[in-house]
Amino acid sequence: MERIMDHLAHERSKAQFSVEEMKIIWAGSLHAFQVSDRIARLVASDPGFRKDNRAVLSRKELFKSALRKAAYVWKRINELALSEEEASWLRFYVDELAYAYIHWGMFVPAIKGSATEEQQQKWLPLANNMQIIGTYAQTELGHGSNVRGLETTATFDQETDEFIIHSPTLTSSKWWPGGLGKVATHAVVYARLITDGQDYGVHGFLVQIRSLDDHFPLPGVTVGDIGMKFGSGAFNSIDNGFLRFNHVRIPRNQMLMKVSRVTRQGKYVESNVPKQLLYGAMVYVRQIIVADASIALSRAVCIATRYSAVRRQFGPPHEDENGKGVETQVIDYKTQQSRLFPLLASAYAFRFVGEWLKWLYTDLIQKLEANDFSTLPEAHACTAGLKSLTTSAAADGIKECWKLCGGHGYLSSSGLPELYAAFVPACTYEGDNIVLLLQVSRFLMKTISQLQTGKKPIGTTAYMAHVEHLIQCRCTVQKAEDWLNPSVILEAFEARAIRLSVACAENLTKFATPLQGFSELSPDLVEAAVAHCQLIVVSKFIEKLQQNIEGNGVKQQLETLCNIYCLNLIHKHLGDFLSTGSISPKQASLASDQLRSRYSKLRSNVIALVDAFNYTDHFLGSVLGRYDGNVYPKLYEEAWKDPLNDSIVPDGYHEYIQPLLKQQLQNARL
Ligand SMILES: CC/C=C\C/C=C\C/C=C\C/C=C\CCCCC(=O)SCCNC(=O)CCNC(=O)[C@H](O)C(C)(C)COP(=O)(O)OP(=O)(O)OC[C@H]1O[C@@H](n2cnc3c(N)ncnc32)[C@H](O)[C@@H]1OP(=O)(O)O
Ligand SMILES: Cc1cc2nc3c(=O)[nH]c(=O)nc-3n(C[C@H](O)[C@H](O)[C@H](O)COP(=O)(O)OP(=O)(O)OC[C@H]3O[C@@H](n4cnc5c(N)ncnc54)[C@H](O)[C@@H]3O)c2cc1C
Repeated sequence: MERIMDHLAHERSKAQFSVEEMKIIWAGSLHAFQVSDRIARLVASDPGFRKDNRAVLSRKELFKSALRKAAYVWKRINELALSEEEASWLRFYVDELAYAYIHWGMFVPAIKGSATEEQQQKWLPLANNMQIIGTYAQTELGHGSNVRGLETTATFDQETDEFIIHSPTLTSSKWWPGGLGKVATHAVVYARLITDGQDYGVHGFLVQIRSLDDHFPLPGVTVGDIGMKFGSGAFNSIDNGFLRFNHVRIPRNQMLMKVSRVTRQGKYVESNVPKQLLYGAMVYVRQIIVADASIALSRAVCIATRYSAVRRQFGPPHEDENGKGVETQVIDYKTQQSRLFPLLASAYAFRFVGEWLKWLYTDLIQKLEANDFSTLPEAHACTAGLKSLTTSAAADGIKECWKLCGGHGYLSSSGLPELYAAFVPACTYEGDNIVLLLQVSRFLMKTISQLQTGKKPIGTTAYMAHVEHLIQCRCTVQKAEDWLNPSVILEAFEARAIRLSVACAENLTKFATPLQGFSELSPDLVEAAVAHCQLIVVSKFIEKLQQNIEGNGVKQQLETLCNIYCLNLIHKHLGDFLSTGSISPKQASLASDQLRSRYSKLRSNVIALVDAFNYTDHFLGSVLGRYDGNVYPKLYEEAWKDPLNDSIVPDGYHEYIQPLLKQQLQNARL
């Protein structure tokens, strides 16, 4: 036991940089670090937030435990008079998915984004004080990605000044909204607005669905839970629900009227803001999900890295600090490094691009407030594309981390199966990842077609202004070290991205209609979108390094991580880079040489680099990822806690095992 604890301490002593300074870089600022650190400790030390083994709880126990914790979170927020920032850290570290995620993450933002000032004044205090609990009811049984295809209707009745909300078909039943099944009292419901016999498309409506007295559904409302989901703990603590309306009436002023409104006379009036603002809550959440992807991936990487330093297999006998013969740490296998270190680099890359995206979103909101809608298409493309890129990579990365831990990774007590099960739906919710990439490609094709009209591309597409150069430039790498030059990397990624996009644009012209072309070429368009999004991540990592980064050795570590992130992408997408002529086969081989050398450079720092995430053992929830590396005794201890070990002889022995054994013994004696 002592030996293993000493082992991670030895790993930490090898770090060539200041972990404390890196913690601040990871958190984003000294202030963010201090607040999150304080709240993380507060949660970890409060028995009310203890994490029992969720995998062994029944659905009802799990759900009730999540309700208890959510209520306790609210109590502590009020008792401690936490600020909004502190409260969201508290919810984050409690790490139990519950209705509150949708209430705060979607219901409240939908009201803020789509309701008029007057409506906000009425509804926000109720929501902010949790006098009502809300959900976001957009998806239907028959329609998820295709929001324009939603079937629920909201028909204006001029006589009573009300909307009649109705589910005309089974497929129009709302299906999936979190917190809807058993908890929410209200919902922002997306429905087709019909007035004067005309269908004006999908709009948002605030609908009360349960009584605030006895929690029963209101007349005309049928509501329930959609059933168990993948993974034993994970999302099963949330009541994703179904909801059907039978001519439910709501006052006219419960239509969210910032984008458009219906007058007392039933006239549909558009405002001067683009209708896409109705989708504003999705832009907001997608931006948060990018940050969440870096968190989820970094958790998995932290577990796999610490465990890889503890775990020993094969190898020439080494001597430990006490001169005792030991096997090789699995982290020293080059295959382990080539699977693990790019994930560590991706966690940092996603963190920085998430930080930038938060800035982009804040900037968008400021512009919208000043009636400047010019950056909305780019914000939509960036949030959609980066949500897709980072969640797909993080979900794959978490799965890889569990395999990197061998058999023990498959145990619930490793924390990895639940982390995976809880995160993998991020590839689907808030927009299916492929559908979102197709949105990005549409934006890219539009930008390319506008180049011919002389319109200057801005923001993340600014590189497209150099299309003529990027289409024909040659990569200048001659030796492996040249790959450490950020401008060389950037140009290779820009050339690959633009060449894939331009090829798509040219191919699209060969089809009878753009629609047909988009449909036939969609796999190529998705690849072009991925290349563009990867370029954004690469360029934001490089920009981060150009900032003033303090702390002994911190910048050097980030440079190595950035090199690994970029070179590993080249390695993984070599087909693109070679087929577009962005690099040559010789340069590809030099990139691989450089990548190997970066792994060696990083090796002695990896434990300190995952320590910089500053995750408490409580938050990590993993025996394999414990800070002290005391893995084996704790695995043994956890095994004893399994309900099957409550009794020596299992329940069922007398009914099923004993008779079988007896019968077989008798048969043998005959
Ligand atoms: C709550 C969680 C909080 C925090 C998260 C943190 C941790 C996570 C932990 C737990 C998570 C818990 C719960 C998860 C919650 C999940 C909630 C949901 O899933 S809600 C449902 C989300 N649904 C979708 O995302 C549907 C996806 N589909 C769409 O977005 C759209 O329909 C579409 C595919 C973009 C539309 O395509 P279509 O071609 O039909 O487009 P339209 O005609 O509608 O649009 C025309 C025009 O508008 C542009 N546009 C589309 N969307 C947007 C937008 N959001 N903003 C701005 N502009 C948009 C589009 O590109 C077109 O532009 P044009 O080409 O004409 O210029
Ligand atoms: C855990 C979880 C929580 C959720 N929470 C909520 C919530 O709170 N509120 C809410 O309203 N919704 C919620 N959802 C629903 C979620 O937003 C939808 O599942 C999502 O938008 C995808 O839609 P879909 O399920 O209909 O998939 P589909 O659109 O049916 O996708 C199925 C397949 O078809 C492909 N596909 C679809 N369209 C195209 C296309 N045009 N081109 C190419 N391929 C295409 C997709 O790539 C996918 O492979 C949640 C979902 C999950 C899993």
